[in-house]
Amino acid sequence: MLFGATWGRQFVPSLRAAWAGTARLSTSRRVGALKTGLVGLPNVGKSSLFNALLGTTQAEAANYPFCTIEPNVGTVLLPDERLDRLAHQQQAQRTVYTTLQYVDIAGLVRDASQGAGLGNQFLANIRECDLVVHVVRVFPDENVTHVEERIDPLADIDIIELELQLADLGQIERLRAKHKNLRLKEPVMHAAAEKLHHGLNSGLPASACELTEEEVAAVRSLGLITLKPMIYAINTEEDQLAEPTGATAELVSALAERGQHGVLVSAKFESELAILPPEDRLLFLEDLGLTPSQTGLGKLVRASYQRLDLLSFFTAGVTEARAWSLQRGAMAPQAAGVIHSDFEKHFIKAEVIAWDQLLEAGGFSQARERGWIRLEGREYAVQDGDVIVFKTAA
Ligand SMILES: Nc1ncnc2c1ncn2[C@@H]1O[C@H](COP(=O)(O)OP(=O)(O)OP(=O)(O)O)[C@@H](O)[C@H]1O
Ligand SMILES: [Mg+2]
Repeated sequence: MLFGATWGRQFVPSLRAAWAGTARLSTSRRVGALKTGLVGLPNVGKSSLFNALLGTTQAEAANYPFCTIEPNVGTVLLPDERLDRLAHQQQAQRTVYTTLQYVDIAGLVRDASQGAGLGNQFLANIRECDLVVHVVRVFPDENVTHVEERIDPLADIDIIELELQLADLGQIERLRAKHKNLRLKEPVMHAAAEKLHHGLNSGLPASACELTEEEVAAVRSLGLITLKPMIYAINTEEDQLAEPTGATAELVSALAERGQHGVLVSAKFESELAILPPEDRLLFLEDLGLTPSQTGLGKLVRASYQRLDLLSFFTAGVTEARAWSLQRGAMAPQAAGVIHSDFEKHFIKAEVIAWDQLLEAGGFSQARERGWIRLEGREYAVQDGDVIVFKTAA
């Protein structure tokens, strides 16, 4: 045992791991399996990107629009070098990374809300996502059909955003039609629905409809897509990844001017790369003068994490080294609650050390001797990279 029994029950990774994975989320600060939905026009590379992220060929990716009909769902590990190093130091028997779930759906077209293409009913899969990745085609390959028969990423973005807004407007209209006396029964929801109806009808995304926090919570169950955080995945040629030029660079700056964040990916190339053995992958990248961190996938996963305003904290022992996701700004008891809801209720204290300090010290006991392990209480805001041992009452 690392710590004295007088502290009562404490987190033992091996015993708690199985529970923690299924722990129910009871506060908004808790973070379970986060879902990211891929949206975009048909044939822009959504399924290729999905395959690249998963390192599989699970989703059919081919050069014809509406290749995907049934949604593909897969789980991606968030690689974390800090965790690898902690696991090595602790000689942990296993390493458990945090995960993100990705959902790949059929392409949307202009007038999808009126039933064009495959319609927009499959957006239901995106409503339950926490983050939306909008895949935009910049790659010029003329052998790959573009449904609008031209390459114009900003115009494509406008088509998709309008369709997402119309889908949200449909949700609000259904709500208003279903609950005639919403004003009396659910005044906050009613106020939110009125603002959204007006805003979406004037061409604004739900995120620009100036909802209060309370109103956002009241309409959460509707899963409004334009209320979710969004990232653009700019699907380009592989030689544009390190230093974009031409149309790719223009799109990056146009998005930045709109205050939007774009991540460069090369979906076809990265999906081919992802299924190579790791040694070949590195050689392949070297040939192109790229490092693994310059590929789009790593950047996209990190950007997703940032956009969701998450941080990682770690638990590390002989049986398991594990990364956990937590909403930035959350306090130590809430971090304990991510592992198990009982831990939040019975939280006493947390022993905390930054991951790099623990590595520098050479282990927990050496860190303790140097006085580097801090005792933190309920008011401690957990920092990215903290290694924590929770003390909880039995
Ligand atoms: N960066 C790229 N450069 C060149 N070709 C690409 C690139 N990304 C994807 N492609 C090609 O585009 C075609 C369409 O890709 P994919 O099937 O992934 O699109 P999709 O968005 O999932 O389409 P759908 O909506 O029809 O399911 C495939 O032939 C794929 O190899
Ligand atoms: Mg597809």
